[in-house]
Amino acid sequence: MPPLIKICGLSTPEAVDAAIEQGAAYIGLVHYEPSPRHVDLRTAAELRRRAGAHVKVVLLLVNASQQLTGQALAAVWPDVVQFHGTETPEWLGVVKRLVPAEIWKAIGLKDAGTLERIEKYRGIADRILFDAPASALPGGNGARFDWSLLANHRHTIDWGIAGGLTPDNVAAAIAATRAPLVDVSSGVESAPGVKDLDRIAAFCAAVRAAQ
Ligand SMILES: O=C(O)c1ccccc1N[C@@H]1O[C@H](COP(=O)(O)O)[C@@H](O)[C@H]1O
Repeated sequence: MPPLIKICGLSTPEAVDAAIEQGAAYIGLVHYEPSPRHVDLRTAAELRRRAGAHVKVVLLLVNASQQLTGQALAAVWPDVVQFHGTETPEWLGVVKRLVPAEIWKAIGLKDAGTLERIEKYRGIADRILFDAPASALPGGNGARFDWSLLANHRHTIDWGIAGGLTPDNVAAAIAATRAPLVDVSSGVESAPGVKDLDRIAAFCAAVRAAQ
């Protein structure tokens, strides 16, 4: 079975529709002001309504305060909350007890030591999303991590990969990692924050064709 697809950083109804038409299982809405993909909560709620039950909606937050997290969750009612900063397992546990959403934790994968450190999220995070280590932004930089780090790893938490994936390299990433989920943002854009509908289609086709 091909991996599940998440298209992240959507900000228009057209991009939401394209992701659904192309078979994405998840779409991501970034609520993080420094990002070129930031959507305000009104827009996020509108896009969430447009998505309906056709696709699962992931709300991406980065080290958001308790107050902002509460406001964002109440506005968007996401299926998944993706924490993409340095949030602790304790904080994720608090959110998990309060909202009926899956909890994902993005982790910048630097070396084998990172794989040991993620164990603290076991039993709390429903999925670990391996990404490149943070640079200009905590994510969405179009940077890859060393896929070979996952080649022989025995995963104890559901997982997926992100970071620098494109229509051209996603098949190789799947072959190297056997990832059950692939997540793309900047790799399907024509400019930062501007989704390219043809590249969304090409990415989804490449995932479906991957061995
Ligand atoms: O997309 C962003 O701007 C962003 C900002 C802050 C944290 C995470 C962000 N994006 C997520 O990062 C990964 C990898 O993105 P890319 O494909 O390398 O551009 C993905 O989960 C994005 O949703």
